[in-house]
Amino acid sequence: MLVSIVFDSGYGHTRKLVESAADGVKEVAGAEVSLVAVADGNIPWETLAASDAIIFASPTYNGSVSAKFKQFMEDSTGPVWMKQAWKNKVAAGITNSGAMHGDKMGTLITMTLFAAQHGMVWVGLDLFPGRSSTEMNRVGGWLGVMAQSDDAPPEVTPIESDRQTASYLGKRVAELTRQFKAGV
Ligand SMILES: Cc1cc2nc3c(=O)[nH]c(=O)nc-3n(C[C@H](O)[C@H](O)[C@H](O)COP(=O)(O)O)c2cc1C
Repeated sequence: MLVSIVFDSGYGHTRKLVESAADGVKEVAGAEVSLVAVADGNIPWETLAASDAIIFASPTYNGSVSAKFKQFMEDSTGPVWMKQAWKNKVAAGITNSGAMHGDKMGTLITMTLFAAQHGMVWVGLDLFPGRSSTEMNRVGGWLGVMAQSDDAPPEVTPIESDRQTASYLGKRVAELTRQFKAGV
């Protein structure tokens, strides 16, 4: 089973969440992970077509995905959308922003609509809101991972509980994808 994580991260904070999500995927027996940085330019469309699940991750810029992530979305039209090459693949989303709220919902809704247009099956976050900054899902979202970074470097922020939330989602995606593929 292959889970790809397609991401952008202008300053490295969202990348930390991507690394945590990848660790979560790898906790599931038989699950492999492929990281695709949209800023690298050459999108490996064949790898994505061969993936069983794709997790989308972008910082929240101006209340939505970053411009580079949006470019990836638009670029998928020819090689993917026209053929519905991602139909019935599992999808999920991760975002991170400077403010605690920061209009992150706009980013996750953009990703969810994108996944729906590709015929994908969206997996949200089945975690009650954390009641302190040390608990997972401290931002309290259900549609996907919502994390918050301040101006500190990526080694410091997003904080551990946000990284654990991303790891949790990665594991959940791999587990559910395995069940989905097995028809259970
Ligand atoms: C162009 C731009 C737009 C931003 N817009 C928002 C925003 O709408 N809401 C918010 O809370 N933070 C916003 N931020 C802050 C980033 O979301 C925050 O710094 C985040 O940690 C960046 O993640 P990255 O290092 O993965 O790029 C913005 C930052 C930039 C550069």
